Amino acid sequence: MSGTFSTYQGKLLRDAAAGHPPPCPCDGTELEDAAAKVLAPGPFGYVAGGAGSGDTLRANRAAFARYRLVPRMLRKTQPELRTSLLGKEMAAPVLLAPIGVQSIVHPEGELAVARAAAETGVTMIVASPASYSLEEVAAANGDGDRWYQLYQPDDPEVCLSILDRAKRAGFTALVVTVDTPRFGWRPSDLDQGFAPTLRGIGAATAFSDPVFRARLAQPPEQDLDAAVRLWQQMFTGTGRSWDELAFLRANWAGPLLVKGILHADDARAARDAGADGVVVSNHGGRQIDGALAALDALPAVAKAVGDELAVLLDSGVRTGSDVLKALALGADAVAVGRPYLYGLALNGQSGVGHVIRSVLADAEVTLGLLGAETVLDLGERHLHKIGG
Ligand SMILES: Cc1cc2nc3c(=O)[nH]c(=O)nc-3n(C[C@H](O)[C@H](O)[C@H](O)COP(=O)(O)O)c2cc1C
Ligand SMILES: O=C(O)C(=O)c1ccccc1
Repeated sequence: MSGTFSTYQGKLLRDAAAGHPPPCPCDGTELEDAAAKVLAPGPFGYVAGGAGSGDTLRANRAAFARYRLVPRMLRKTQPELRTSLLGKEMAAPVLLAPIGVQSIVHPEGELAVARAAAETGVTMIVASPASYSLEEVAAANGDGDRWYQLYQPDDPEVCLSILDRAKRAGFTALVVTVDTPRFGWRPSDLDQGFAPTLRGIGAATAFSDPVFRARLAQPPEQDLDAAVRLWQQMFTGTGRSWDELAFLRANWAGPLLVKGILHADDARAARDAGADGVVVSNHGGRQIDGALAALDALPAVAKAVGDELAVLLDSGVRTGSDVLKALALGADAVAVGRPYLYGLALNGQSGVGHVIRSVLADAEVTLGLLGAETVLDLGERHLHKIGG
């Protein structure tokens, strides 16, 4: 059994035996503790923290633990992660979830992540509030496949300008996030007074936008506070409705996905608004304390729209087995968030590359051990639900 990604297992073993341990842990669930040792409390709390008491953060992991994988033996497998998503071939059904303000954990931030994504062949979803402009991240990503995540600005001209820039910079899909019209109640940030956005971190794309700049009395370089205020006003706000998606649908020709769906009816609303896919997600437990686990929301969404839309899942994916469990429950692909950011914090581009390769190798090895050939073979028959 030596598929595309599982060769990394052999390399790690040979390297470690020769005295070269991996750049960061191979167990995706250990990365957080390792990152806690290198990050200052403010940035660490910002990344690792959840909303409120952390209930949903824990629920995301607990949901994966409630499903056990059921393997079948002696099936002559050649496991293959390759799949197609939204009409395009993909090396694996695993993407990098959009994470903003990455320079708070490493000076190269999104640039290092973009290089690691290109080098490993996974699709990166670049966040609206990236620390570098979308063009800078695109240049670092080169020939890689990249999607753009949008917090939809309420100024249509600014929105059009950003969509145009994203298209010209080679972003192939648009992911509009609907679960963060404002930040959730995040005790770690509140206790520590940690708010990178107030310092303009994450505003690189807006601040380099000619239409946005034209709205300011003074450029951001001269009056940062006023620029940050306008940026926040424009890109967030709870007064949004499903109607606003029509504008994006009319002005973005490529695939459009809606991120932050936890209810089958919202998945249907996304479909009716012309979306091509949804991301089932509770934003990694950062928005609503007590919201249901993303994995527990997945089956109903997959049942409602799975035949018509691409269904992705994020929130709590840490290991290869987690990837396979989500696929068995009806996801077409998953996105991984914090783990790659911890890799970035621990070891820059090579840390990110290690985290990606580890998840993919683990998923490929485990797929074969389950007795499945491809990710399309996975289904409920591979799952045993504890207590259900
Ligand atoms: C530090 C941090 C910043 C994030 N920023 C964004 C963002 O700008 N846009 C967005 O759609 N999601 C953002 N997310 C949410 C992720 O895309 C994703 O939903 C979540 O991290 C997945 O859960 P996981 O971290 O458990 O894998 C952020 C998450 C973290 C941890
Ligand atoms: O922190 C987040 O989860 C997030 O989505 C975000 C939103 C705006 C700016 C930076 C991060």
